[in-house]
Amino acid sequence: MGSSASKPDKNINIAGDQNMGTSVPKPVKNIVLVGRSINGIRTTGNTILGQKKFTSEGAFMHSQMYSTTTPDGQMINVIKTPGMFDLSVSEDFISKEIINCLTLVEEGIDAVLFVLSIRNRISQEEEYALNTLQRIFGSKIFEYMILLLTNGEKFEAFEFEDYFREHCPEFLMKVLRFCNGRKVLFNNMTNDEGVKAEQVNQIMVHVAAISKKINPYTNDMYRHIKVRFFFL
Ligand SMILES: Nc1nc2c(ncn2[C@@H]2O[C@H](COP(=O)(O)OP(=O)(O)OP(=O)(O)O)[C@@H](O)[C@H]2O)c(=O)[nH]1
Repeated sequence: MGSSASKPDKNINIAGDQNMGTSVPKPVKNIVLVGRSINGIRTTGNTILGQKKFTSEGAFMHSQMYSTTTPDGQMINVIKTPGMFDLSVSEDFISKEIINCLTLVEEGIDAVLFVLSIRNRISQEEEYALNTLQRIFGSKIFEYMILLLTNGEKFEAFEFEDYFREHCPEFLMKVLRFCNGRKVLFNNMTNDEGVKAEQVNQIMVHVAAISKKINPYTNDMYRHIKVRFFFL
């Protein structure tokens, strides 16, 4: 993992439950940002963190992880993968990087944010990113995936829904089907703290729903999928 990857000291955050007068441990949520570079992975990571932690230094080579705690006490580890789904990057490199990611968070990945930009044209590379994710992780990965669209300032919330109903490119519809409808519109340029908090909250609502249905995606799962794939 990149030198900037820092493992948090504790994987359980103790959040006070004010009503009960007791402390309730909240398991940390591990979220991975994937996609092609240029779509805003780094900026999205920083918006979630509320700080400019992810920099471009060394970011091309390795995943980086930083942590934050939401106002309601939920600790989140945010892992930014390098722009590893560009056509020029070998699958071998991606596989190694993914194993690195899974090693960073022993308790497993709770959600994968597939980052696309509403402004950039969908290209062959976006298709490649999706196919590569599926090939490497197996289709199981879609059960953890949330579609996150940057450049969200382009739409009001109601226009966003209209966009999906009426003008959405087929590729986005496909991704959305894979994600079981989970999507978040993200404006990384806003200075409104309320909007920022609400955007992160929307992600966390999806993450909570995923965690209710399935256990985190772990290194063991990955190995099983690889072994099965090898013997097919
Ligand atoms: N207007 C607008 N610009 C955005 C938004 N999100 C990201 N950007 C811009 O898009 C550009 C690419 O974003 P990055 O986060 O640097 O992209 P990346 O995918 O991490 O790619 P690399 O930096 O090459 O690793 C930057 O100039 C960002 O400021 C957004 O929501 N709205």
